[in-house]
Amino acid sequence: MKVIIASDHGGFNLKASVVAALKGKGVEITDFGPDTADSVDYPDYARPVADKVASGEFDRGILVCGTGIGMSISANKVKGIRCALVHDTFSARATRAHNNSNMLAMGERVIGPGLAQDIVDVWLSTEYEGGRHEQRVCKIEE
Ligand SMILES: O=C(CO)[C@H](O)[C@H](O)[C@H](O)COP(=O)(O)O
Repeated sequence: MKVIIASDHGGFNLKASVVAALKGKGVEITDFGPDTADSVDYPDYARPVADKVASGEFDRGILVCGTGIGMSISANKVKGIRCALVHDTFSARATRAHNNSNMLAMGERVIGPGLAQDIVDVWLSTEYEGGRHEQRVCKIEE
C-alpha cells in the first residue's frame, strides 16, 4: 500500500512522528511536506495530496494540522476523496469499514503521538465492509 502524508505547521511534529513510526513498520510512505515548521496554509498541502489519492497515484493519504479540520474540509473538496477527521480508534475503524475513507485527518493540538499512531494503524489495517454501505458510498460520489 502506498501512503502519502502532509501537514501544515500546526501538524508538523505529529506528521514527523507518524512518518517515523510507519517507516519503522515497513509502510511505504511519502512525506509531501512541509520540511520545516514555518507557517504555511493547509489548503496548499491538502489539495495536491488529495489529487494524488484521487488519481490513484497513492492508495491512502494522511493530513495533519492543528485540529485536522481545515485539512479535512480542503481534502473533501476533491471528487473521489472521502477524508475522515478522526481522533479515536473506534471512528478510525468505522470510517474504513463503513465509509471506505481514503484519507485521514488528525489534529496535533487535539491528540498525542501515541493515540495518533494507534489511529493510523487501525485505519490502515481495517478493510471496507461493502454490502449495505456500498450504495451509501455511491451516493456520496454521485
Ligand atoms: O485548519 C485548522 C483549523 O481548522 C488548523 O488547525 C490550522 O493548523 C490552524 O488554523 C493554524 O493556526 P495558526 O494560528 O496559524 O497556527
